[in-house]
Amino acid sequence: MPVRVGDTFRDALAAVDRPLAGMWVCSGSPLVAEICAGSGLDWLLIDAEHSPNGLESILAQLQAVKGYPVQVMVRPPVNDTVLIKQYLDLGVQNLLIPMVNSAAEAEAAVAAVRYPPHGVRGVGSALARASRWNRIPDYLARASETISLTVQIETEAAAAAVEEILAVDGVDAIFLGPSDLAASMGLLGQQEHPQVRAAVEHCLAAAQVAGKPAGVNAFNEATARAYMEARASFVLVGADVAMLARGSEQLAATFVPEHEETPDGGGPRASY
Ligand SMILES: O=C(O)C(=O)C[C@H](O)[C@@H](O)CO
Repeated sequence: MPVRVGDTFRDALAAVDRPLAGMWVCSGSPLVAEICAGSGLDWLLIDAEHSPNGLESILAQLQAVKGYPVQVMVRPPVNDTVLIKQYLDLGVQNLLIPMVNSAAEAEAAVAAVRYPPHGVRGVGSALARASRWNRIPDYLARASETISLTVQIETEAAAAAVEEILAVDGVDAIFLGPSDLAASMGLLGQQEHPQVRAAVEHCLAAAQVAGKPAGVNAFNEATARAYMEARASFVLVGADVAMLARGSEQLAATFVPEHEETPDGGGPRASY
């Protein structure tokens, strides 16, 4: 069963004893986000790091998916205190912070999601959707209960520091990014390389020892299942834009006689 709406991603992970399967929403379209929200997948990741999303389009997508039985996480483009404040005030409850390479960077992300004295989040609840404009009783005191924080491990440096990052209080989970991890290892585009897989599995094992959930990106079904067997608690198994790209190419291949498999003359496309 898909997880219930209303809880944080942290609560959903604790409530379900199987890996959560999710997909990227990168189109920037509320309509597409709503279609994906009703798919039966457990969770969506709305991306603003590599996708055309700003505050307004993220807000529209949050509104479009509200009411569907799906967890929604959002990835800002950078680990930035001001941007994180804006995302939280929009009503983003589950954050994925990219490129967290050290315990100090993880601590900065934790501080950004907490009000003083535990952090540095600016106070704007009267103006913010997060508190439903102060219609949520005790929002300021209870905000932390409504927010989950996942940090992304996607460089060799981060993988080397994974135990310290996992030990940071307030980091609820880690998420492995094989694309950037491969790049940082000198293996650009080789997410399936044995060294990359081994680094991912090392981090999954570290998370298990730390007692915190770990997730990973894997569009290849066999890889996704292997990571699930290696105790990944949440996996992103596809993306709206990739599905549309490959699906429309398939239509062209089926119905357009002169269709070329690689119109740009390049080699086979990377799957993710
Ligand atoms: O490094 C990674 O892997 C990610 O962070 C995911 C990427 O943003 C992208 O390659 C998704 O396919």
